Amino acid sequence: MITDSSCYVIAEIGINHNGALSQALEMIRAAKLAGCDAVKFQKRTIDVVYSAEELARPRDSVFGITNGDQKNGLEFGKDAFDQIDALCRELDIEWFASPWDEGSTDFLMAYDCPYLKVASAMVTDKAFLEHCARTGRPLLVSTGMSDLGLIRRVVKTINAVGGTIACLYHCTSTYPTTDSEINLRGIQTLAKEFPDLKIGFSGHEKGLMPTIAAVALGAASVERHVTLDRSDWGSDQAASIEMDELASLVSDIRRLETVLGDGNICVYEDEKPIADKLRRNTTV
Ligand SMILES: C=C(OP(=O)(O)O)C(=O)O
Repeated sequence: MITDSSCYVIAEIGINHNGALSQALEMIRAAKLAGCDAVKFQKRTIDVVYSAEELARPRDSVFGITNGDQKNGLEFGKDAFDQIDALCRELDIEWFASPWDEGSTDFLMAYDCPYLKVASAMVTDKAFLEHCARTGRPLLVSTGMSDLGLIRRVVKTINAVGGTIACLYHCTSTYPTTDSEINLRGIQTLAKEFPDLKIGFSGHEKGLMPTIAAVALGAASVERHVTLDRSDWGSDQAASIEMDELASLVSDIRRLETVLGDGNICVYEDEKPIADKLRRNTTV
């Protein structure tokens, strides 16, 4: 769960399993080994989320010859999510997903997950936001492609129907995000604007440093897309980190949490013999 004491690290598997459950299960095991708090997936009802026209568009993939063949091929159903749920329980790692339509929200509510994630793409859909909020499940809400006015309206919409926002994520929805558009100080802006909410960072940049810096700036949770192999096919692979990088990220975040300390200025016991040795006079 997201707490005040330690950054909640989410490995966003998303659709980087490329439709293969065995790959998804391997990614969960790797995320657990890396020390993540949670793994995350996406859930769509394909013919609700995409128009018939979009689905009919030609697109060659391992699943067939249309865009719809690929979208359907990437989607996991109940059997797959049952196995994901069972493995996460066995490994003791939390899991949840971002629904992209109301039916997918209801589908996910059959599982005892700690959160529903609201993707940046979904925050302008009032009926969807209200549907998610009314489930009573705490929401993790991402804010890519949004200005402060929109974010205020999103928070208000969720609050108005009694929803709970467990974390609001600063985010830029480009893949990969260029450094000049990451704008980590947005985390502080959101913290000032919403003092009662925990603020996180959902990153799509290359490398690890910005995400670690986000924690230094107060992110209570971070989310990164992960992959077994960045050169694999798929739209999210290029903006993802591989599992050894994920392990480094978690380890650096845990070190950072120690390094940040509590802010009290004091003389450490380990410094005292050094002071005795180095200070000629103690007259001040
Ligand atoms: C796209 C998603 O998230 P974000 O907007 O944080 O990238 C998601 O959670 O599915």
